[in-house]
Amino acid sequence: MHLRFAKMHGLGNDFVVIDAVRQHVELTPERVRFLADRHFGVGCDQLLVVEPAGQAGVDFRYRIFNADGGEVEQCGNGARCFVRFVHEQGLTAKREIRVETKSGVIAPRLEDSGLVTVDMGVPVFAPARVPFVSDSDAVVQPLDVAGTPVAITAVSMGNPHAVQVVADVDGAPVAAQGPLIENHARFPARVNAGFMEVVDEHRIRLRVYERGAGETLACGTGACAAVVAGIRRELLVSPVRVETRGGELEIAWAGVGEPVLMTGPAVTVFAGEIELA
Ligand SMILES: N[C@H](CCC[C@H](N)C(=O)O)C(=O)O
Repeated sequence: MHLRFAKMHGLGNDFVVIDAVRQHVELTPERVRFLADRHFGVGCDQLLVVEPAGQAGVDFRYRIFNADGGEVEQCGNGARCFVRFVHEQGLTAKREIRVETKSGVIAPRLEDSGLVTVDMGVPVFAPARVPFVSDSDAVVQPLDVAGTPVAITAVSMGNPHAVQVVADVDGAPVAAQGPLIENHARFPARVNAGFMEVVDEHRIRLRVYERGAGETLACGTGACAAVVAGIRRELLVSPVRVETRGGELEIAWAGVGEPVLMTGPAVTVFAGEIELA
């Protein structure tokens, strides 16, 4: 199968983006893993597929696959690249689009500044909907991580996140704890593990060990999850600048029941073609 794609990134969280509107695309987990492989394939954290809208009132459908081949519900950095891609490819002339994902509709908008703002929808804290196995709905809960009790906030941005506060993000046990939290039995769909350092009430530093991809240079939904967790823990006040290893995001949230707005860059690195077995 011949495939045209774009290589893009949002703050170093990188993507292979595929137009499945004008080309026939048949993806399998094996093909996704090959495309994502940084030695044998193209290389990316996630693969993003642009499909025609499946319902009225939206412009496109957006499918997201982690490097491990699994399809997931949401990708924030990818949403910013998505709107840049459909614009650059002439798939739409709109600067704000409504996009159907596995976890609902999001609305990315190309700003005059060249940045992209995305309405990422309303965060969900109910454990059963994260999903997080718990008989409590407390904002902060102890999670036993290989014998170490870690205080986490479980929250869904469409995809599941477990956010903890650390004193120093550079020294945080991301490599050691990340995989253990990602695959923790209390997260039946696995989970993205966030490590947040609070600089002040309007600024954090964040690292995320992503479900199905490992530590990435930035995680858009992870930034949203960290900020809403910090606001609910009364450590943060909206808006919040999130410093990731790949650069900065601006996150705004008006409170429980309200959508999260994320603003940041989206970059096209190159266009390519590949023949898939
Ligand atoms: N690893 C995530 C998907 C990608 C999210 C991240 N790249 C973002 O920008 O939100 C998950 O399994 O839920």
